[in-house]
Amino acid sequence: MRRHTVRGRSRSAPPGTPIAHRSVAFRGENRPEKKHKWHFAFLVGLERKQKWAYAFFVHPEKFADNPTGFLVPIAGTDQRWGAWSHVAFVPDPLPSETPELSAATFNVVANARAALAALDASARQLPNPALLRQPTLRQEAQSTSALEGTYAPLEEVLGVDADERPADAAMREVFNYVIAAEHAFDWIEDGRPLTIGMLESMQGILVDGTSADTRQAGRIRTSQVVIGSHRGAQVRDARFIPPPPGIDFEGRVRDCIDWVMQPNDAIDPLVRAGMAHYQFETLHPFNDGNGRIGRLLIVLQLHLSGVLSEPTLTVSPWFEARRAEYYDRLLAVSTNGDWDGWIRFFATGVGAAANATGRQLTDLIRMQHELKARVRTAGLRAENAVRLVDYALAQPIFTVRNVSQHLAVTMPRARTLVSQLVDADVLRQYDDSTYGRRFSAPDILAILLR
Ligand SMILES: Nc1ncnc2c1ncn2[C@@H]1O[C@H](COP(=O)(O)OP(=O)(O)OP(=O)(O)O)[C@@H](O)[C@H]1O
Repeated sequence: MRRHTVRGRSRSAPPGTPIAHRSVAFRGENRPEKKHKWHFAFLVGLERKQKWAYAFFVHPEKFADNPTGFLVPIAGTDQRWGAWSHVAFVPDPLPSETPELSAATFNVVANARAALAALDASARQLPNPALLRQPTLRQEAQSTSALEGTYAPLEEVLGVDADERPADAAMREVFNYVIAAEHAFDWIEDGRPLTIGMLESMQGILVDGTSADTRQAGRIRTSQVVIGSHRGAQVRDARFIPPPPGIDFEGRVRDCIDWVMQPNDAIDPLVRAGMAHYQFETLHPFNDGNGRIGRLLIVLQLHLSGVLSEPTLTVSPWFEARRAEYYDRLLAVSTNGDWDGWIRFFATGVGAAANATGRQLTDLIRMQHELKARVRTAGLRAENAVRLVDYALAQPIFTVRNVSQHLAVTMPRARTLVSQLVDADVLRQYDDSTYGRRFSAPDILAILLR
């Protein structure tokens, strides 16, 4: 989304000077002082605070009765607009109990849990569930990046050779997501906990080689960011201003990750994922990529809590289609403490995503059986012919060289296998790319692209 780092020297008031509300005790370890030395230099007088109440787009009075956080003054100097001053929202640590939710919301949560359980049951039936990880991951990469404003057609994303680094900038950014997510899945499957360091390294991978690959890449941010304002706009045009950087902020990010990792049977795992997503986005730990990492965290959390045994859930298409409401619902938790509206929206989205992913999974499995039947009908007995069908499922567009590498057969053997499957109406030539002639399984591609 259009979110920008406030350029120039930024100063923020210390955590002990909330504008209107209570302060929250700081919990969490401190990081080395040198990173933050310029953040704590400025104390703001009452006069200036009163002026803010009338002058800015983020109206402090909107947050007046909010039970989920408090406002702090921030100020700095922008190269273009000069000195600015404003208020930022600091969310309280997440509660250890379920926020007040309506019966309607609990109902939506229950339906979404049922959809997730059905998806998980289908995934568990697969002899090799990891096979479908790549196509679903690439779909998620494409739509989560589209939400961010980086667009690459899904068909091209599905066609990227995992061993090649895409030359196109948008494609590289989309593919960075695939690498970051794979890294995260491996991390969790190795039984390692989510940590700030792990999230920092994911963010570093995500922005690698993109315009956001600055000195702050792969690190919790040390500058102020604002949400909902275009590049070059004044700070007061922002819709929402996350907390200022510094030790208190880093402690809150750490608390958020600890909260995710702490077992808590008192809150439904889906509700927990929604609460953590709000907190992560509101803290906005990084200069860029918060939305993408936050949406990946949803799937990781559902995987960690055992709701999904395979992290194959594409959540972003649903959120992308409802971007304005997505942002409004997040904002409403900060302005009005509207957990109920956010959790209902979130659970509706995850439930719909689970249904859509489940339908796709069922169709892909059905097609996998059908294509294997075509292979047998064509009299192809070689084990590798069947393995090639599985490969086409995981990587729906590929070259003969890819087949040779992935099935560990010679190039001539790979060529023969591909041509046999073309004759059996399983594969078709896709195009002639710079890397050689590409093939696809059109029936699989059609399911993934619909
Ligand atoms: N009012 C708000 N309060 C908290 N979070 C918000 C608000 N509005 C938007 N967001 C979150 O901020 C994200 C954008 O942050 P950022 O630009 O750092 O992430 P990104 O991954 O680069 O982009 P995107 O999320 O658009 O893909 C949104 O996706 C949404 O999750």
